[in-house]
Amino acid sequence: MTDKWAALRVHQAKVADRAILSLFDAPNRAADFSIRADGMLFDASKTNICRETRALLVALAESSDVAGRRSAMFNGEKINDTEGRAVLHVALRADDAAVIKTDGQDVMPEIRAVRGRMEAFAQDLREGRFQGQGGKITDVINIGIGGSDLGPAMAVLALAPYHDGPRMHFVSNVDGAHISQTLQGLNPETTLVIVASKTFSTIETMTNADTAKAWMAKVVQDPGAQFAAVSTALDKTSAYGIVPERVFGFEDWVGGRYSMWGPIGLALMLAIGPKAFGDFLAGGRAMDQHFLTAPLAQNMPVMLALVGIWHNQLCGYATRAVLPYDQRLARLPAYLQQLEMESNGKRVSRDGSDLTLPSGPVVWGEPGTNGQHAFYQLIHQGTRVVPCEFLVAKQGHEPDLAHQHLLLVANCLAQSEALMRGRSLDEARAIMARKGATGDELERQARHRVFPGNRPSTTLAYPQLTPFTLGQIIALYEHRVFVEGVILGINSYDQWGVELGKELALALQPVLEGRVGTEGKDGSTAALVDFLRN
Ligand SMILES: O=P(O)(O)OC[C@H]1O[C@](O)(CO)[C@@H](O)[C@@H]1O
Repeated sequence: MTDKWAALRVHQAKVADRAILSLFDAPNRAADFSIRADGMLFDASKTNICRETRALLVALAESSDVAGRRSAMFNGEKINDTEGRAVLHVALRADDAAVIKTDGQDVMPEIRAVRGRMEAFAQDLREGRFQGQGGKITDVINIGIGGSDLGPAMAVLALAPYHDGPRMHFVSNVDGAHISQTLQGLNPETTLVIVASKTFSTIETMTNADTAKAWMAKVVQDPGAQFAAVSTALDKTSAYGIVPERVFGFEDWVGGRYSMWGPIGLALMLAIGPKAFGDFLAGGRAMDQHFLTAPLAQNMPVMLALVGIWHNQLCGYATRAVLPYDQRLARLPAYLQQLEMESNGKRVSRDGSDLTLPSGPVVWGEPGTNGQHAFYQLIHQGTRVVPCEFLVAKQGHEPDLAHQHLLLVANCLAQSEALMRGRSLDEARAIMARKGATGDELERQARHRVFPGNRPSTTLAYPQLTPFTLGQIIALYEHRVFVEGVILGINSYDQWGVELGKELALALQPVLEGRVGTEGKDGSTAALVDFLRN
């Protein structure tokens, strides 16, 4: 524990009970605690962070060498040191003139070449020059999981108004229900299957790919001709029978959950076209520039991370709700769950020693206003504090339904206001009195209507959910994870925690098939095998 953490602990204990609302007595607090970047506004003023808190948090970031680690990442150093890899997803969205080296080699020519091939393929498919056995491709199925699914699936939904390509479908779960449900109603003769897997060995993806191939082979003479692959394992894609023209490779310095900017984004490019995909990259690039150049206290990803550290590691709030008031961001919480929890859900620091602080928070959420009618009860009146992160657009994509958008925005602002302001017992009593309640009954009823308030939230407001804006938002969250990881001393770019379950699942397959007994299994697992074995 460094002196910076110690100073923050002392400060936190001192200010723990103060009212967030009282902080607005300071002049211009809303402006002081807001950051603008390329049309977006991040408002952190509804948190229990004052100027002193911010200065202490920024000092923590400085002493953790956020700036130095940031340069190391952008300069292609192998900051993923348990896998001996650079972390260069930023190169996938870098501008055309960029030179970015790792191991002394400029990675940009290859990135540009693969993107050029993706664009040519996307145009051929969208304009009907690339065809299936039955003619123009009408449907595309992206088969992948985790980072090879969540990013493109989230983005295709988010950018539906820009969608002018074939219908898109995403299959991830090894549960046969997912692929069989998806294949129903599709015509194999006009369907393209993208097998998206960085390693090209993930069991869920390869099993679903086999199922899709068998489905297509019933009707299509050369099913391989309607398959494309996205992977780092080019030997495996060719062994699978996918011709090199339709294989889009990338390097191992792109982490799965950071990969949607490159070939893993093929599904998105097919849906919205290369031009709009380019706008998405430009949004990410704009956020990179902001992240690289803005002073730490005015740096959106840095402050988003510091607010998170304040809430999780210092105030002890173990979870964070992500609440997009934007229905098309419905999959953003799921996407962020992988991005944040697979990156910063670690128990040891980079040097292998035990983490002395809690790791990154549990991230969860749903779009507003739906969540309001489900779990907001707990957020407002539960005994645990859940910091909330609201996202909202100034403008929707439905000009004739502007009144609905206004209602959406009103709800979003009302929630953060209610969380901060709360409702006192006296206010609740007055409400009950107006309703005619008296005596003990008034008192009893009033207590149920108290909102403790003083619950923190941040709001990210943007002009409209365009490809550019989505790029900004995703890059913002990526860098937030990076900063949080640096400050906690975590390697955010490996994911060893997913391995044990995968190994045990492999070993359980023959047990469930009855080829191997349950010896050595614990009593619970053995009993469940007995019950579930066919
Ligand atoms: O793209 P692949 O190699 O199929 O991996 C899919 C996902 O599986 C994971 O390795 C975790 O199981 C993720 O990190 C990754 O995004």
